[in-house]
Amino acid sequence: MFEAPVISRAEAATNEARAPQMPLTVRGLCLELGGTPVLDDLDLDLGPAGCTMIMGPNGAGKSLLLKLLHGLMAPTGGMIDWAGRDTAEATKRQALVFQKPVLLRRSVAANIDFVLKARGKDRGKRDALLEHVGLSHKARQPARLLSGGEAQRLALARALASEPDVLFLDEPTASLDPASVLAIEGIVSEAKARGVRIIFVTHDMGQARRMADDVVFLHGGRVIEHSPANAFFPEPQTQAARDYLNGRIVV
Ligand SMILES: Nc1ncnc2c1ncn2[C@@H]1O[C@H](COP(=O)(O)OP(=O)(O)OP(=O)(O)O)[C@@H](O)[C@H]1O
Repeated sequence: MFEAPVISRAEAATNEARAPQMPLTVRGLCLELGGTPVLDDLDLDLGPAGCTMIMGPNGAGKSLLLKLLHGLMAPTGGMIDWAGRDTAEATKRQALVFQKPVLLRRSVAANIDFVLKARGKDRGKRDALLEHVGLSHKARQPARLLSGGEAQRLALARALASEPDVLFLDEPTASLDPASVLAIEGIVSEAKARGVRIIFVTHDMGQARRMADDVVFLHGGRVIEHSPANAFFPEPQTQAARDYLNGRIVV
């Protein structure tokens, strides 16, 4: 099984000290699709560092919220502020990994080269990135022949190639086996230790408990609860969050 390389605490601390800070302020965010409100007057404040888990039942609006925060869709109302930058400016410093990896029909190495070139990054970083995600031995293979777990590791390497300040993850391990899940979590944790801000959507309770510093609980297109992870899991403050955590259907 591939395990992400561990970096020393000293290295993590140094990197963290260098990391750009991207706190997020959202006010009155609204999104209507086909005349139906799917995000409704949503307020959110996220600190500059750590891993925020966005949780909530199917259809709560989690994926749409990520797309708005990353600038893939425009809200119908409200304001998104990334440390004084609007979404159009902030998106250049962000990357998003979807549940289904989005890869080019080229070799594994060419997938990384494409991002490094497009983002004006050092092309010499490709080999280190592939090694980091355990894909050096597959560099010349067509990306389409990778397994699900390998493809997702390549998608993460592509995201990290752009040296994002903020990494969005939308259920990146939903269809992976337990070893692949842990491999992805290791890569994400290492990025966090280097100061990358992680905003992560998952339904996997174990993953949320392992990874989250804080939890945003969405329901019906609104933030119902936002708490530190060590408070949210043992003592959710709302009935909706309690029902969700207990596996009861939330209507
Ligand atoms: N393009 C669209 N047009 C109309 N409605 C949409 C569109 N995309 C999403 N929706 C609706 O918006 C709501 C929120 O969708 P979203 O994908 O954000 O949910 P989610 O919380 O990520 O759910 P899941 O956990 O099932 O992935 C859902 O009711 C969905 O049907």
